[in-house]
Amino acid sequence: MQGVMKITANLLDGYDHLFHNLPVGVLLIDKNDKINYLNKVAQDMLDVDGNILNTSMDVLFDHASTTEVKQLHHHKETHDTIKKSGKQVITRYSPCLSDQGELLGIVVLVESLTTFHERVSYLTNIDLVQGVLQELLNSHAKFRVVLVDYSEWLISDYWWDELRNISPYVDEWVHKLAKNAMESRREIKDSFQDNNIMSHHMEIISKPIQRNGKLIGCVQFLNADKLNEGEQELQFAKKMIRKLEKTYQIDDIIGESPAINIAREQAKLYAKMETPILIRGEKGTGKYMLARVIHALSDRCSHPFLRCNFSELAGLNNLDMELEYLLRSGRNGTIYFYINEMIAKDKQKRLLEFVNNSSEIRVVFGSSMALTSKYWYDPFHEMIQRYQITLPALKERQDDMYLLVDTILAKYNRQYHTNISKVDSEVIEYWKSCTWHGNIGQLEKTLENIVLQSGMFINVISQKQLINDDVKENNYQHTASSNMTLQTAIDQFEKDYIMLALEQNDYNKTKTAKSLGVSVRSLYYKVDKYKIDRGAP
Ligand SMILES: Nc1ncnc2c1ncn2[C@@H]1O[C@H](COP(=O)(O)OP(=O)(O)OP(=O)(O)O)[C@@H](O)[C@H]1O
Repeated sequence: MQGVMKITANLLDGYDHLFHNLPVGVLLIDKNDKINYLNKVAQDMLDVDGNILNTSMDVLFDHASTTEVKQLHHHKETHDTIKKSGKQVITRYSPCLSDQGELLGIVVLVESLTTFHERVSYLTNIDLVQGVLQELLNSHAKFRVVLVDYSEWLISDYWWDELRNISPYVDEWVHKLAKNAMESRREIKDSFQDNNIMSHHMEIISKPIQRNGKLIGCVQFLNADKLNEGEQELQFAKKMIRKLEKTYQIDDIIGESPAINIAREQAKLYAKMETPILIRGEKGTGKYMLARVIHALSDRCSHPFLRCNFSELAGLNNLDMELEYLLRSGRNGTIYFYINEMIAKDKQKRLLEFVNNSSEIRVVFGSSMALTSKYWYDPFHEMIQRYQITLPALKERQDDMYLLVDTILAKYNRQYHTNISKVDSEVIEYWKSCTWHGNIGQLEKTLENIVLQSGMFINVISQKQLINDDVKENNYQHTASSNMTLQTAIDQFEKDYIMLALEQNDYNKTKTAKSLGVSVRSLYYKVDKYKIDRGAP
């Protein structure tokens, strides 16, 4: 008491007017909680006069924090309610200690909540934030904000009602989504379909909130629809179709050679990007399969995967309508455009526009053509060339032959209920020396034929089973088989010769026909006859 009196006397001596003009209320409290001094601002704020001196703090506030500050000797900032007016104030209690650490009294600074708020809103954008939050609350958006400790901070009307209407089990799922979004610090979009009732569908978007790199919480938006019966059936059918659709996974890509390992790594990387990419490689090297893997690895995997051959599009008069249709049916998914022949430049222009403006669909191109720039519309050519994956031809990955043969054989054993244990190494070594124009696709076809023809009767595939196989026919240059008729040999030669000419002329049919000295019509006939470059089935 005496100590405080001393401070008061020293402090106030000559400076009384300064204390009275401070923008905050100042009170000095002695060890017995008696008010020893209060400045003018404090008097006005607390609606008291000088007579209050030497009375207890209890007169001013309910539960003032003086006892705690006295015991612990630490500062405390809190808000108190003025007994007389019921108004809230911001209070800061500071212990006043002697040099020996003995408590002399407490200094209390008081500020009205309104002044405090005014100051905060002047220094920050708090008003704007509050306005936006209020707008959000008034809007139809259904959302909630949870803080890092998972406590709910802001929530729109009917959020939980809406969820529980759909299923009683969703609470856990929604909390888990918030947790995942905060832990990964990434936006998570997930949907929930009540399969039993099939009448509701909902989607939750969970976005982590960070400020200056610090995680504050997470906002979750709810999108819920009550579906009508037609939509229900459609949703159900779409789901079933997607399940039935063959999906490839990254492990389905067989091979350990460096080129295939690189292609696999590129696929993983490009799957996370949205830019168009081009997969190159000879026929049957797995371009379509890789495109499916990229789709399966991407965030679009639960949406459709479409395939479209350019040759079909190029012939269309109404390209716009066709593209519109593709966009509608492939929304949010991936489309695989297979470039199997040149297309007119105006159509390339239109396709470029389509790719650039259709963020809802991801485009993957595939081609076994040379794609020499001079025949293409520059910006289109640039776009498709920017991100590329090149798949090696089978002859460039001979070391994978054993692995591929084993895997393909196992697949056909399963499919045709046969029990062939292996392919003789002599056969595999022979196959390694062959030129496989159709690459893995052709290897599959060869093995399938053998399994279908001899599968029930053999345990090991040996030279004997090769008598009529495709590869022998395709590789007449390696083994001129006496079993091949002259006509077959001539046809084979003609087919290979045309394929070579097409490749050398960038698949331009007019130029190829000219170089071969035949009419374009007759070239089309041959191309059709030998099923050259028809694109994928
Ligand atoms: N790395 C691989 N591992 C296992 N199977 C493969 C691999 N690559 C391709 N295949 C198989 O080979 C066959 C041909 O593959 P795909 O159709 O993807 O080739 P493509 O390059 O798109 O052919 P095209 O150019 O004729 O359209 C498919 O049955 C596919 O499953």
